[in-house]
Amino acid sequence: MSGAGKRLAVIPMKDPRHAKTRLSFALSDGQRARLALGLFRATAARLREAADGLEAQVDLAVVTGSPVIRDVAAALGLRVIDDDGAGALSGAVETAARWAERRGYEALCVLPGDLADPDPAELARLLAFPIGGDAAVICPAKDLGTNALMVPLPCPFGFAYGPKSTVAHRRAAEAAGLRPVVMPLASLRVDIDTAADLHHLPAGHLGRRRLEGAQ
Ligand SMILES: Nc1nc2c(ncn2[C@@H]2O[C@H](COP(=O)(O)OP(=O)(O)OP(=O)(O)O)[C@@H](O)[C@H]2O)c(=O)[nH]1
Ligand SMILES: O=C(O)[C@H](O)COP(=O)(O)O
Repeated sequence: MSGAGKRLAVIPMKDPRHAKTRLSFALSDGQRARLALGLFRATAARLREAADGLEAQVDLAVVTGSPVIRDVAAALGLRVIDDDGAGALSGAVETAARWAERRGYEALCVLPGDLADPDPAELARLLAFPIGGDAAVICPAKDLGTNALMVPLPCPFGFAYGPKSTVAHRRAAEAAGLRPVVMPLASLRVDIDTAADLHHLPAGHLGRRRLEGAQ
C-alpha cells in the first residue's frame, strides 16, 4: 500500500468563495476568497518545507469538495481527497482518516488551512513527534480550538471540531485509551477567524493592509 510506514498531513479546505464568513463585515467577498486561498497556499508551502526536511516519510494532502482548491492543490503536488460533501469539518477529517487508513498510512496530521503564519520548523517538530500507536498530539489555538491534531490510524476516537475543541479532543483521546500530548506551538496558536486575528498576519499581507487601511 502507498502509505505503508508513512504519515499523511492533511489540510481540510472549503471553497474559498464560501470561506471566512466571520470576516464578511471587514472584507468584501472577493477579498475573503483571496485571503482564504492565500492562507491555504501559504500553509501548504510551509508544510512542504517542513516535510521535505524530515527523514520520516510524510505525504501531503488536502480534503475538499472545491474544484478550485482541488486544482490549486494538484498544482502544488498535494494529494486530493474528496470530502464527499461532508458539510462539516469533523466529517471531512473523518473522510481523510478513512482514505489514509485504506492506503496504509500509520498516522494522520490535520492542519487547518487558515493558520496566520505557521513556522516550518515548528511544523517539522510536530510531524516528527513519535506518537507510536498510543498517543495523540494536540496543538491548541489561542481560543482553544484545535490548530493541529496528529493521531494514529485507525483513529480510535471521533473527531470533535468546534468551539474549544482542544478540550473535546483531549477527553476523546483519553477515553479511547490514548495518551494526549498537548504541544503548544507558538506559530500554530493563531488561525484567522475574526477581524482581530488579521493583526497576526505577516506585515504587508493583504488581510492586514485592508484592515489597517480601513481604520
Ligand atoms: N473540506 C472541508 N473543510 C472545511 C469544512 N469546514 C471547515 N473547513 C476547513 O477547516 C479549516 C477551519 O475551518 P474554519 O475556521 O471554520 O474556517 P471557515 O469555515 O472558512 O470560517 P467561517 O466561515 O468564518 O466559519 C479551514 O481550512 C476550512 O476551510 C468542511 O465542511 N469541509
Ligand atoms: O479548531 C476547531 O475546532 C475548528 O477549526 C473550528 O474552530 P474555529 O472556527 O474557531 O477555527
